Amino acid sequence: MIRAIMSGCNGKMGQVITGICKEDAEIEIVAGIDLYDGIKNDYPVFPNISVCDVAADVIIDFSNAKAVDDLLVYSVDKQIPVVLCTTGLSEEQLKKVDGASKKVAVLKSANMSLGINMLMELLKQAATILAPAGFDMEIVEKHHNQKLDAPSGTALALADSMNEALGNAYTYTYDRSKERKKREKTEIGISAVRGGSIVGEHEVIFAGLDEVIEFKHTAYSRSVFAKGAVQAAKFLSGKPAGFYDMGDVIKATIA
Ligand SMILES: NC(=O)C1=CN([C@@H]2O[C@H](COP(=O)(O)OP(=O)(O)OC[C@H]3O[C@@H](n4cnc5c(N)ncnc54)[C@H](O)[C@@H]3O)[C@@H](O)[C@H]2O)C=CC1
Ligand SMILES: O=C(O)C1=N[C@H](C(=O)O)C[C@H](O)C1
Repeated sequence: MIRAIMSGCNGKMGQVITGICKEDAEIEIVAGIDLYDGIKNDYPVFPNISVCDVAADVIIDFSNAKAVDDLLVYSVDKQIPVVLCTTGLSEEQLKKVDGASKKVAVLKSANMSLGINMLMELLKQAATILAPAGFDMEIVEKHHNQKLDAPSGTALALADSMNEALGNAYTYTYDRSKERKKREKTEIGISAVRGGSIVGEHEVIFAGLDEVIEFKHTAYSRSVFAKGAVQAAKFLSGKPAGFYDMGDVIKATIA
């Protein structure tokens, strides 16, 4: 049985994962971390990971960027692999993630769904063919009105996968309202929409002369992310130090 610490246990994702783990004989949540203590769980909940004294094999994190620094320190100190799903990390934090991955297993992914991770692979191929042919690339993401960060971590990861395939020659444009000028060829536009209870939509548009190709992923429930995170936790438990992503989990699953 894999023992997991659920960071952000009383949030939307934390509670979906709590439900999934209850039905799974291979993994058990042994402790939760959350500032909010208004939910009764079957495991003890600590306000900060630094005061958690429960032994575990893996940490799953869906919390807040503010919680991530302590989480990384704890993960390295206790040598517990961490599945990092919180988005909106700063550049400085991304460096800390990189540093931690030299000492413990860290799996970071802005989107745990199979669909988005497959889409990233398709986009590399599409960008390699379409961008040199003059197609402009734009991403539109839509999320619920409780989301703190914009653009979504997934939108940035989708842009990164296209940009990497194109030798990182592109810059990202988030706001066109400040300048009166035409779009550059070497930019990827990223727009964020927030409203209601939208779980998560990502549209990638390749707009060329007289033709447009659109790729779209819609998450209809949070269980697509939660199932991926549980799968990732099982994969990461016992792994040596290193930086892993959902691509590694998917490869191991289909191998
Ligand atoms: N990688 C992925 O597939 C996905 C990532 N996310 C990301 O996961 C994060 C959480 O998402 P939700 O569950 O929707 O948010 P939420 O707001 O419903 O839950 C976050 C929980 O973390 C707790 N929290 C906030 N600050 C904390 C701190 N400093 N220490 C401990 N606990 C703290 C809150 O009290 C709350 O219960 C967000 O960054 C979101 O973008 C969400 C869905 C999928
Ligand atoms: O906050 C959310 O809800 C989500 N966040 C992730 C992101 O920022 O990409 C993933 C998913 O789209 C839901």
